[in-house]
Amino acid sequence: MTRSFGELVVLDGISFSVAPGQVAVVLGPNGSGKTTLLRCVVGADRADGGEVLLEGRRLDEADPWTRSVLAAALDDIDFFPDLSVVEHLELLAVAHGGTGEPVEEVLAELGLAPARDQLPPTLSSGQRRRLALASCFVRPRRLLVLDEPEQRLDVRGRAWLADRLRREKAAGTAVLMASHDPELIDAVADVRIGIGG
Ligand SMILES: Nc1ncnc2c1ncn2[C@@H]1O[C@H](COP(=O)(O)OP(=O)(O)OP(=O)(O)O)[C@@H](O)[C@H]1O
Repeated sequence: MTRSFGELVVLDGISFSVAPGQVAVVLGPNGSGKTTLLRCVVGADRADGGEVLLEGRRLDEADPWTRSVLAAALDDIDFFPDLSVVEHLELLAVAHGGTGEPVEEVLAELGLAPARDQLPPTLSSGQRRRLALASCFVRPRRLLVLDEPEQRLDVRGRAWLADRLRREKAAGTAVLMASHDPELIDAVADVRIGIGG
């Protein structure tokens, strides 16, 4: 995969694969292209060259099949300002035929139950991060893409995250994530993809 912004070559022919039940971690210093890579994988940005295949089939955001196999949390600014926490999760769950995990269970696991009726702009930054992660779990997924999921999680939240990623692996989900957290990486990484630097 390649991606340049004008003269700046950010991704220069990077290629890798992730097997079901594996966690692949993209590693690199600030500005090395981790987010760009993840954005190209999920179709939020368009690579200049290359393709992303899941089980031999090309991922394409416009394809309903892609939406039924791919769940991603890249940032947490992409919420409807006038839908509450629980309404966000219910909307996603319904849109995916209820084939993800039950909304109430995800709310409880992510510690969002007390904030269920709040609108996104009123959430703390950690709660917004948790909502972005929760949005993945109410969806069906065979590939989970996360950009620095440890960001803004407290100590208990980080311990939970490592455990949750182990469960994703056990369920056979392939996980592709960027992280700057050595403890989390040591706990879950099967494949390390180094870029930049
Ligand atoms: N839309 C854009 N237009 C121009 N340059 C961009 C754009 N998006 C990213 N870049 C540049 O591409 C490079 C890689 O950015 P990216 O966000 O992918 O890095 P990163 O590895 O995720 O960094 P961090 O660890 O800080 O999150 C940076 O130099 C950034 O300034």
